[in-house]
Amino acid sequence: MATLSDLLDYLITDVDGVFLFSPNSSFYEQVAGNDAETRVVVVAPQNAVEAESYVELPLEFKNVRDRIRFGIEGAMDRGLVAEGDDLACSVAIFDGDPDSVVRVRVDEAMRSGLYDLFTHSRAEPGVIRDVFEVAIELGKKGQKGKPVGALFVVGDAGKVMNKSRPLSYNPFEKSHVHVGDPIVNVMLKEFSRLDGAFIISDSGKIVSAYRYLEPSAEGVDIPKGLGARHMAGGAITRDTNATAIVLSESDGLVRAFKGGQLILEIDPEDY
Ligand SMILES: Nc1ncnc2c1ncn2[C@@H]1O[C@H](COP(=O)(O)OP(=O)(O)OP(=O)(O)O)[C@@H](O)[C@H]1O
Ligand SMILES: [Mn+2]
Repeated sequence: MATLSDLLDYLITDVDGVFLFSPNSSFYEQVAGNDAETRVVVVAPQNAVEAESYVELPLEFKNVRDRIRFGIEGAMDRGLVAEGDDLACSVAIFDGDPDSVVRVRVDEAMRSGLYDLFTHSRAEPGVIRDVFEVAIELGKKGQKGKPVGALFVVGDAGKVMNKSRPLSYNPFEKSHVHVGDPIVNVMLKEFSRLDGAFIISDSGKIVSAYRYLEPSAEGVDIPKGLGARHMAGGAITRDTNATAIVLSESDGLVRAFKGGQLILEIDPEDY
């Protein structure tokens, strides 16, 4: 077994930090207690182990690359790790206890904007997460079993309203409803059968449904094969400081755009 041990040794030799993804407390205490030299960072939906260095996961990214990337970008943002650091990340690729160690070198070039998407958007972090949850749920269930598409433009609503026009009466005109409220989620699902975009303010107020976006599509680089909904969603985030969260009717994926770029792509079936 010498070669297997060598391989495992290689993964953890001389690392500058250990990242534990959703550890239980006994595991966390063993690792953090054993070696005071190496920085231990916990990445999880909640800081249940009361770790000193902690990055909050807004979603349990099923894609392990996204999960690790989010944790590292968050740690870079708080100055917990620096360019060139070697990290050992303990993660569960299958559900349950940690089953893998991934060695990663921190590199500015690996910044994908994934952490910024949730934490440094114009809209409040909870609002972005709530809209993701609506889009994921809508993607999983569809409307009466049929796939639906939807476009949510979140943050910088005044500017977004100026770059769009109504397709129909606005059912949210006189209401003061916010995303995350269970009643609102039912309404959003119902109205998603119709055309256009939902516009949501920084604080999560639903400003309008049925908006036709008219951004200038110039200089937007979105993947080939995506149509008008994704193009409009991507482009509005270049023209404004909004974030767009798009559920595709045709491939069922949820995508997020910011600064005119595709930042995240997830399959609702995984959640
Ligand atoms: N500029 C726009 N603003 C708001 N909504 C739009 C805009 N363009 C298209 N849509 C909406 O997107 C719907 C689907 O259009 P299209 O099929 O071209 O987009 P798509 O990107 O391929 O999305 P999907 O993957 O869901 O099919 C349209 O019926 C319309 O409701
Ligand atoms: Mn289409």
